Amino acid sequence: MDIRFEGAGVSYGARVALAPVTLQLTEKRIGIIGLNGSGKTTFARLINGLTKPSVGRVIVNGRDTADAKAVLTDVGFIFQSPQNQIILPVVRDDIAFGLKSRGYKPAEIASKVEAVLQRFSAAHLADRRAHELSGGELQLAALCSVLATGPDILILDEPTNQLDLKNRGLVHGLVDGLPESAIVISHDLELLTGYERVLVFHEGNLVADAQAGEAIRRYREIASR
Ligand SMILES: Nc1ncnc2c1ncn2[C@@H]1O[C@H](COP(=O)(O)OP(=O)(O)OP(=O)(O)O)[C@@H](O)[C@H]1O
Repeated sequence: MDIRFEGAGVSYGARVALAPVTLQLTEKRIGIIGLNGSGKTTFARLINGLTKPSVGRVIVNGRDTADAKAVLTDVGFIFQSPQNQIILPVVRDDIAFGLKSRGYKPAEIASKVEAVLQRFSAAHLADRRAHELSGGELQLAALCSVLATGPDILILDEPTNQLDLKNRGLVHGLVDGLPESAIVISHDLELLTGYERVLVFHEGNLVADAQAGEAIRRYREIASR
């Protein structure tokens, strides 16, 4: 993974959602923390071109996110609410949908769907209706749908939000075990323990870029002000 922010920032009218950031991300696991509204999601959306920079550039694996189509295939994004991410009623069909829209042939789709279900021990969810699933099951289904398409980089926006302790543990284990590079936005600080790089945002500014321990200390300091 090679992500470069070159003075990239985002404004909406007079509101600065993210002040210009210059950095390079190459680590396997990157955490992102900060108070509500501090710019975390804006930063993450710049990486797969869902949000365009108002100034500067973002280059992902050598490609400018201004050409979002190129980047979208490299970067999978799991949104805060997986119920909004799963489009088709049945889990198996939803996993197949992303593959169809990328032009895979039916036989390839079938084998990729089976492979991802096996990979995450999620075969029992394949024929379930998404709206009947628990929060943890939905998170697992969303992960299958996104990873079936083979992105190199995965962005997870608050993956343990709304989960009970058991499902939280399940998702912690899943995220830790991913061979893909992952950028994880989380208020669940335990999830980020041990990350070699954690970015802290505050009021639209990147205010710390450090190992998990140091970054979490800075975040606690900000939160207690
Ligand atoms: N499309 C938009 N139009 C106007 N303002 C926006 C838009 N998207 C984000 N913002 C503003 O930019 C700021 C940063 O938002 P962002 O979603 O990046 O925060 P966040 O740190 O992810 O917050 P949370 O933890 O609450 O999800 C907020 O003040 C938000 O209101």
